Amino acid sequence: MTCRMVLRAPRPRFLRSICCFGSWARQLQRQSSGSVYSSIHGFSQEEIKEKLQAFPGGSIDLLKQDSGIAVLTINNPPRMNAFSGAMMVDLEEKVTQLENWTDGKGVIVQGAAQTFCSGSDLNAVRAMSNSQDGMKMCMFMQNTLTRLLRLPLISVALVEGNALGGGAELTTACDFRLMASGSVIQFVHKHMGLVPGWGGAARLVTLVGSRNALKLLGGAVKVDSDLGVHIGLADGVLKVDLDAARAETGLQQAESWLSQYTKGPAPVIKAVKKVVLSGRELSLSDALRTEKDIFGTVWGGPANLQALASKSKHK
Ligand SMILES: CCCC(=O)SCCNC(=O)CCNC(=O)[C@H](O)C(C)(C)COP(=O)(O)OP(=O)(O)OC[C@H]1O[C@@H](n2cnc3c(N)ncnc32)[C@H](O)[C@@H]1OP(=O)(O)O
Repeated sequence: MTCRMVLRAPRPRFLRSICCFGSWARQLQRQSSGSVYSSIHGFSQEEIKEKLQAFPGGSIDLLKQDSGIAVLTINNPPRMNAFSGAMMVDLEEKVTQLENWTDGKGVIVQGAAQTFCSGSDLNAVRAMSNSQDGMKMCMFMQNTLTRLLRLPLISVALVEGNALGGGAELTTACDFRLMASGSVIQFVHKHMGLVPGWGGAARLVTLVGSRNALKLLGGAVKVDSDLGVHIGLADGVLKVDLDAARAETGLQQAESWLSQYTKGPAPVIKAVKKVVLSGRELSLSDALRTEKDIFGTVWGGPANLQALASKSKHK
């Protein structure tokens, strides 16, 4: 059966190329493979990057650790970690570095100074309020956040303080969300006369279903950790220990939570993420073929041979 017979509706170039040219495993290795928009959509990544660089401030910091878990920090405390234009460009560069991180297994996305992110820097938003620039910024951020979600790494958003607007959207570009008690995820877009534009609405629907998504967006609902867990937006609540000397930081708790899923060799963990990603994004037939290709990358590999030689039991 040809690829075209399987498809019911036109799909993004990324998925078509997987279907028509084979292994997604290979595709995922290629830089920018997960982007949604390219020149065929009249989009120039370089042109918008130049415009975004005109709005400086803050940084995105990447720490790759020997454990195979990286920490990506949204760092702009004077503006509650709002995204300046330069930070949007920085995020894209850090995602590229993570795509190429051979030994990586997981990534934690956090905000600096105990708060997550208050969305777009409103000063940049005001200066770019013409619709053409707004659309280009939105396409740029959709590309970057889609690539973040498609990384061959297991990703966790560590939400402390507020995740507002684009900050709420960023949390949905991770595989999991852990919320500290007292933290809030809020899609405040309606109050700004907006809807999500960084892909947050589409991802929210897949996470919590269309009815809950409609409530969260239509009511600009403040999602605390209890509500987050109840509707399936949050995967865990971080403990706050009042004895500061004994307390684990949110980051330490998030690292230990994530490490239960990242034990083992990087190629195997990457393969786990890839089979789940293909199951999430592809038609069943394409996902099965992709799973077969990914299986081929670990079958007979060092971890597989070692497990066979040690006659491991799974008691
Ligand atoms: C497609 C993307 C759509 C978007 O993301 S639109 C942006 C959505 N985000 C917002 O509207 C956030 C607006 N900010 C707030 O609600 C509050 O500042 C917030 C985050 C609850 C914190 O409140 P407080 O703890 O009372 O602190 P505060 O208001 O005094 O803020 C401290 C300083 O941070 C600044 N700030 C906060 N969020 C910002 C933003 N998004 N862009 C630019 N600056 C921002 C705020 O202006 C203040 O600065 P300053 O001390 O007055 O110079």
